Amino acid sequence: MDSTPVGHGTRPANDTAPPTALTIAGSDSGGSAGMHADLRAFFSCGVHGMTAVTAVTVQNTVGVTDVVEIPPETVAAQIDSVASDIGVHAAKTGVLASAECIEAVLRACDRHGIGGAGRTPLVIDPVAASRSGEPLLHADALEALRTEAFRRATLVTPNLDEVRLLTGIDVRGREQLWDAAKAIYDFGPSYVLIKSGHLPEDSECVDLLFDGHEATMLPGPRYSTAHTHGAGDAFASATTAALARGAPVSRAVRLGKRFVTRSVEHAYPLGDGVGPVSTFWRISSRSI
Ligand SMILES: Nc1ncnc2c1ncn2[C@@H]1O[C@H](COP(=O)(O)OP(=O)(O)OP(=O)(O)O)[C@@H](O)[C@H]1O
Ligand SMILES: Cc1ncc(COP(=O)(O)O)c(N)n1
Repeated sequence: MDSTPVGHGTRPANDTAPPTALTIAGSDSGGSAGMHADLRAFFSCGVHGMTAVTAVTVQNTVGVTDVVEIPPETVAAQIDSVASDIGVHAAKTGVLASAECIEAVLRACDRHGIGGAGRTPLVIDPVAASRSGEPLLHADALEALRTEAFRRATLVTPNLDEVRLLTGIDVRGREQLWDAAKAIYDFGPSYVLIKSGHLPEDSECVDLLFDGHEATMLPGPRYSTAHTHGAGDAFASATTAALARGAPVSRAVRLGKRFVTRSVEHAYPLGDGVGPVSTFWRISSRSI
């Protein structure tokens, strides 16, 4: 492990302690997306997962019927609590709900050296809505993401709907991914990863990574499945786990892409709606 945790985690680590990753995200009562998916992905990638819950969603495979926001000071207190005691090797955000929540999260991250050049890696997955279309972010929070949050991010991972909301660019084909990446990069993150799951006419799922100079295509098969709930979370959290283990960003993103591709391959039906990707494909065939 080459990255150094902050807070008390800078103590020499016990040899048996795994790297740690923090997800700052919403819960999903259906267990498919949000911090539930993140924790499973962290676990599958051999990383100790920690949480700062931003919102409790009442959610199943059909949709989201309620969102209860956690007070911003409680979100910040969760970050302070784990960062000061355990230490954080890498962090990721999911649902950030409101501009107030974003401000509180960024202040807490600043206190613990999370995000920004040369500090603990911070992955921002700018979740704006659920897969079934219910909003998970207030409109004024988009501006806080663009102007305050992204410039502290090691990596920002929007899907194509989030690209449209954040930049106005309506990506209709692979050739526009670069324009989208450049527009997001202009908000200040170190790297941008544009996810292409929402290009259903494309026979493959080719995502694009941009570091400000070079654009790298990340090819992958497109599986014919309706069950992709939590795919975006799986990608960002597996990438965060790889960063926590000390991988450089481009390698971490490749590992994240491999992880999510296998997770979609092993997706399963559940309930009456959209089932989850399998964030435990690595271990599900083993018995206790
Ligand atoms: N049918 C599929 N087959 C293989 N990979 C897929 C498929 N759908 C999405 N992916 C991959 O999953 C990752 C998440 O992509 P997507 O664009 O769906 O993000 P998202 O909208 O944030 O996810 P979600 O499906 O959770 O809403 C990307 O790497 C994408 O290429
Ligand atoms: C708590 C929470 N976080 C994130 C998502 C997005 O995931 P998806 O796009 O698969 O619905 C979600 N539905 N719920």
